[in-house]
This record gives sequence, structure tokens and C-alpha cells, in this order.
Amino acid sequence: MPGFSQATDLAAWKALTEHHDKLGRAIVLKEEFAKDPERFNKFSHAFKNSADGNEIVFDFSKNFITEETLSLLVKLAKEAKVEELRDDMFKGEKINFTEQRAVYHMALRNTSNKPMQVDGKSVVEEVNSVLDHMKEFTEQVRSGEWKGYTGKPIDTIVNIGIGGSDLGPVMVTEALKPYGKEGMKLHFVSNIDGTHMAEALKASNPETTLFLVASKTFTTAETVTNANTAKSWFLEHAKEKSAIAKHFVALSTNTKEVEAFGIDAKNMFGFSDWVGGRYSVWSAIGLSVALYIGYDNFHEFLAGAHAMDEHFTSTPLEKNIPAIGGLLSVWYSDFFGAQTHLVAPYDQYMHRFPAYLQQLSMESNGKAITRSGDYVKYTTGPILFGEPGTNSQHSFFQLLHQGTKLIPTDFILAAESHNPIDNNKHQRMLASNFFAQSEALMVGKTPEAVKAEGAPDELIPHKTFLGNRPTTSILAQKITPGALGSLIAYYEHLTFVEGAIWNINSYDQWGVELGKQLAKSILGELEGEGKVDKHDSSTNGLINLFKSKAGMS
Ligand SMILES: O=P(O)(O)OC[C@H]1O[C@@H](O)[C@@H](O)[C@@H](O)[C@@H]1O
Repeated sequence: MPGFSQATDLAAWKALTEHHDKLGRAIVLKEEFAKDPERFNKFSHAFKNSADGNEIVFDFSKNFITEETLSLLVKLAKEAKVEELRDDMFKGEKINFTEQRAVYHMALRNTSNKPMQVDGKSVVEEVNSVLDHMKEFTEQVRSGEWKGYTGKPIDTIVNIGIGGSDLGPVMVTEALKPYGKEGMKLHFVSNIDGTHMAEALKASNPETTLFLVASKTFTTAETVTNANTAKSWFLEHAKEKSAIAKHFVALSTNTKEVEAFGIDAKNMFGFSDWVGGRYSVWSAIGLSVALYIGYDNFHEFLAGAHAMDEHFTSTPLEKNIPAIGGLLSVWYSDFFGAQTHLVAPYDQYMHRFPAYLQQLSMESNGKAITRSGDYVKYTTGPILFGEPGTNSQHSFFQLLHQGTKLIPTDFILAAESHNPIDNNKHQRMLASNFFAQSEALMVGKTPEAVKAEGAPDELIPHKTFLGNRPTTSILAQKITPGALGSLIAYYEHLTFVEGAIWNINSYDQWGVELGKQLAKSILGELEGEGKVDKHDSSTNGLINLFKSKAGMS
């Protein structure tokens, strides 16, 4: 335990409250830029991935900060013992104390093979042995050496999983599509809604389809049901149970349940309980990624995240990129009352990135109990949302520019497009929008400027933009596997820093359990005879209506 319960009790929190009263409330970003020509240089940081030389620049200068703000935020991190918790996490200590588990997804991308241990036992060998298995399997499938039950090579992958066993693989395979194997079709089935599986099966040929059953626990109702449906469909065609071995593999920590399902343990890719679901794309759960982009690219993806881990563990807080990101989030949430965090990638391939970050952030920090068991006296995890640009500009950005809410926003762009079509014109237009948005949000438009454009008097207030909206701009060279790995790890560590300051356990997710329990007992009622009467009148009424409409009673 860090020696404090409420973050509000920390001296730096109080200092930040005063600082906010004095400066935070009154800061005008465009004036800060006018005052200090060095502002961009002062508050932007280049992250370099030593493995591939790739650089990503994080520009924090359009945020509500001065040097004093940053130094107070760093003080807050020090008092909250963020560095100690980080070091404990990297030492394999069981910082997920409500589940008695280490938080060690960083060990999965330890591409420089640094010693890493849990319970005094090295994990490097077990990680590398799963990676070797993934490499071997990936190469067999991609080369066509791995054959289906009628001797044909695999051309379709169906990943069956939900939550962390789905969102990472979907997002990464989409984001890295330019690296994908031509002709390989991918489906991700997560929803228990039968439509999801039905559509994937309609588009698949049992002779050439490989099912990856991705579930850390192998007990998740949706995944087990979907996997059983896929197995029945497959056996209707293949007839022979022995054919399953060529078409079903399991990505899981639960050997017993995998075998009970009918998948041979040699077709299982394992990982350990120190990998949280929303942090599992680096593990065997990432097999669909490796199959699609090839093992070398998958390794590069891991190495990109590892480089961010190295930066996070070795850089002083004032220059530590994920630490600054996390501290800014606390600054906005708790001192400015911001309720949200918007992430807008200006990259169509990254269209699922915000959905992925939603789970990462909101399942990690959607908590209200401190590590000492008290209800927090401040607001915690923001509502994270997002859509790619420029699409988002034409839908909800109106509220950013002229609404009443403060929405700190991250913009992400790569300098080089994978598709520089029409002489790179699209990329120039995309980039011009990326720059224009953060500038417009900051600068706004005064009534005088609106008037000077000739607007009639009654329209002036409607066409005025207050500006002074904070943004962070993230500029990568190109969205390579390595760059994407670094970006994900940036958000993981940002989330860690937020949770460390709020003094909550970012690594459990008890909040998802109640709904699961109730759904299980209601399923029994739907399958049973007669009317249901043990709930409130709304729930009873709806269940009974459903039963009669669906012909179940
Ligand atoms: O990978 P499995 O065990 O099927 O879990 C899938 C998902 O379940 C949810 O309820 C959450 O707990 C997620 O963190 C998890 O990723």
C-alpha cells in the first residue's frame, strides 16, 4: 500500500487546487504561445524506438499547463509513489491485490530478454516457448503446410472471443492491414447474438477455416457458446471428430476446460494469470495477428511496445511521455471537472483504436474504491470515446468546438500514408485537417473576426468559437507494427499512472460480474415454463412480454 488513501490528502493535490484557482482556470493557450516561442519545444517529446529507429512525437504544448503545472503534477506523482508502484509492477509483484496477481503483460513483449520473474521464478523461458510455438504454427499455416481435413490449405481465420480476447486482435489486424497476408480472410466473432456467428459461418468453408477459440478463462459464456456452435457446424461437414485437431486451436490459460471442449493440449497456446484480459493482445491471444501479419511483424509489434516500456521505466517523470499523458488526464478530470477523453486517430486503418482504448481505460479505471478500501473523494476514470478523423469532424466535433463541455482530445496522425494515392493528395488533406482541428480548438474565432467576415449581427454569437480547448497531438512516422505497439503501450502506461494517482486497482474488473450472474439466472427463467414474478415489476413485465412475443410461454 502506498501510505495514503485519498489522493486529495496529498500535499501536491492541495497545491494543484490552489494552482488551478490561480492559473488553471485563467490560462489562455494562445496567449501562452504568444508569450513563449519555445512552448512547443518545451512541451513536446520525441519517443524513439531503438529497435527500428521509428519516432513518434507527442506534443503536449496545447494543454492547460505551464512549467509550474508540470512540476506540481510530477510532485503529485512522486507523493502518490507512482514510480514505486511502477517498479513493483515491473518486478512482478502482485499489485493486482484483489486477485493476488502480478501485472506482467510487459513480460510478453520483453524482446530484449531481460530477467523477469514472478514468485521468484523466471517467466522468460515460458514466454519464449509460447512465442516459438506461435512462430512455428504461423509459418505452417501461412505457407500452406498446415492442411485442413480434406488436404486444402487454410484461407480463413475465425477468432472466437470477447472483451480483451477480441478487441486487441480486431483492432491490431485492422490497423496493420497493409501487412496482412493477401487472400487470408479474417472474422472476429464476439457477440452472443447468433447473427455474429451466423454471418462468419456463411462466409467460411469448413475445409479451409481455422477457428481460434480465444478465452483466458475458457469459461466466458459467449465464447464457449459460440465455440460450441462453430464446432457443431464444423462437424456437420467434416463428420469425423479427429478433424477438429486441424481446425480448432485454443488460446487460453485453462488447459482443463480446453481439453474438456475437445481441443488437444498440443493445439493450445497458453499464457499465465498475470496477463489481464485487456492487456492480452501481446500473448497467445494475439495469434490471429501473427497469422495475418506474419511472425516477424508480430515480433516488431512486441518490440515497439517493449521500447515504450523501456522509456516508461527509465525516463524521469518530467520527460516521461506516458506519465505526462496520465498526469494530464488527472489534471483535467479532477481539477477541471472534465468527464471525457476523446481519441481521434487520423488513420482509417486505426478505426477500432478508440473501441480498444475504451476497454483498456474504462475497465481499468472505472473504479471507486481506493487500494485501502475507501470510497474515493474524487472523480476517477474518464469516459473514453472516439472515431477516426476526418469522419468525426462531420459528426460530433460540433460539440467540441461550441458545446459547453471540456473534452481533452488526442489527435493521432502518421506522416507517411500506406496509400499515397493521387500523388499523396489524400494524405495532405488528411494532415491539413489534423493540424486545423487542434489549431481551431485552441484559437477559436472572436466575434470581431466573425463580424469582419461580413456576418449579420444576429448571427455573430452563433458563429463565434470560444476556443481554448486543450489537445494533445501525436505524430508518428508511419503506422508500422512497431509504432502501433508503442502507441498501445503509451495508453497502457497512461492508464496505469491515472490509476496509481487515484489509488485504485486498475487491474481487476469485478464490475462486470453482477450482470453475468443475473443473466445466468434469467436464462434459466427464459428456458423455464410459465410467468416470471421474482423481480421488480419492470423486469418481470419485460421478461414476460419477451417470452410471449418470442413464443416461449
Ligand atoms: O478471455 P476471457 O476469459 O473469455 O474473458 C473475456 C473478457 O471478459 C470480460 O468479462 C472481462 O473480464 C474482460 O476483461 C475479458 O477480457
